[in-house]
Amino acid sequence: MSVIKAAIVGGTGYTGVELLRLLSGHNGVEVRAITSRAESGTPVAELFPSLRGHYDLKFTAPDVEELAACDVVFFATPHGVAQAQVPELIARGVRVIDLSADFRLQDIPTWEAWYGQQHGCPELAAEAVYGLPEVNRTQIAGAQLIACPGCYPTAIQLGFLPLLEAGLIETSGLIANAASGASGAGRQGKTDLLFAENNDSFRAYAAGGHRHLPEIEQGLGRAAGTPVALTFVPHLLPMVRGIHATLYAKLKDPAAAGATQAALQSQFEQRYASEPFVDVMPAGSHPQTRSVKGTNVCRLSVMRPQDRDTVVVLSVIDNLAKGASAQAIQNMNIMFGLNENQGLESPALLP
Ligand SMILES: NC(=O)C1=CN([C@@H]2O[C@H](COP(=O)(O)OP(=O)(O)OC[C@H]3O[C@@H](n4cnc5c(N)ncnc54)[C@H](OP(=O)(O)O)[C@@H]3O)[C@@H](O)[C@H]2O)C=CC1
Ligand SMILES: CC(=O)N[C@@H](CCC(=O)OP(=O)(O)O)C(=O)O
Repeated sequence: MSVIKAAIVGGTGYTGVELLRLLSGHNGVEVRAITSRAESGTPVAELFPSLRGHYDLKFTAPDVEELAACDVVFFATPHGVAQAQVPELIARGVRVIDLSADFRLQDIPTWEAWYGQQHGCPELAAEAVYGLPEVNRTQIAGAQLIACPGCYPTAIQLGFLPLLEAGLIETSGLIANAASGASGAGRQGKTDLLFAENNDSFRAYAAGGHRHLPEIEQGLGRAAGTPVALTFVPHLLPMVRGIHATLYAKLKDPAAAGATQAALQSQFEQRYASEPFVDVMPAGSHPQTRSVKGTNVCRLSVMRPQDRDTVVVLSVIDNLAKGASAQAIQNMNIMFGLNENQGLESPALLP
């Protein structure tokens, strides 16, 4: 197949520049346009010296003709932006991968309640495919519009899926304690993300309700075949990248043969045996965020402490990679019939 022509809307943000970094190592794609309203005219390599020698492009203001001339457009923009621009691109046959939350929720009143604005194109939200390849690979292959999952939703859904699909746990009383690096909040200045406010400290936020809750419950409900109830508490970690989710669920039948530690381990290993980017670690492991830094990998570990009735799952991803830009590229590879791993094979940076 010929080289895919790609554009990125929102190229100065963290997920936009992560797309550029990853696509610089993908020989099936040429980035033709990268937009920023604030930096229009600035060479990409001037704003991001790490990309010197990789891109000759300049940022441009978003222009529908320039975007429509591409095969695929990534939206790495705040919510509300894609839904205004995507309908025309879709009508012109362009494939769109949206990293924002605009098309993730099927229930539009729920989206409007959590995002505090009217949805611009509910009809496209109904058509969009939720871009979690471990669940929707076949639909992704035939999709024109992908709603890339959020970062917390990716880590949390991948951790709970094997248990819910196998009917091993109660569907109410699920708990997710998750912590993210500060890049999860984007690149725009915010006082509570200043080094002096955030470093050497740890705190929860949005414990009373975070907008990722309905997205996670939507995905888990589909896996369980029935609505689920989750308590989700996000935390802010004084580091740049990474999400660590600690998940808790009650076993339906602690005495069942499928509920032993060995059976749970085997359940996870079988569920993800053919998944290139989900790594089930040996029993007793404690996955670290740095083991996935810059990669599309989710590392998981499952345990049943003291053989009591609670299952604990540990799940780590890089919020900018499997939680956003690398997963977006995984979706693109599937949509265009490429090797799913293309451009995504480098291991994490250590230390
Ligand atoms: N950071 C993360 O870990 C994750 C983020 N996401 C989602 O991905 C999206 C991007 O996030 P992130 O990269 O962190 O965001 P940033 O705030 O870092 O960057 C946003 C980008 O969008 C551009 N932009 C803002 N408003 C508009 C507009 N109205 N029209 C066109 N471009 C616009 C900005 O450039 P300019 O203003 O110059 O045009 C900038 O390049 C968000 O929806 C976020 O929720 C999803 C998963 C993880
Ligand atoms: C640390 C931090 O602030 N994280 C962000 C997660 C952002 C994100 O994932 O964006 P989406 O809403 O597009 O999924 C937050 O909690 O709002």
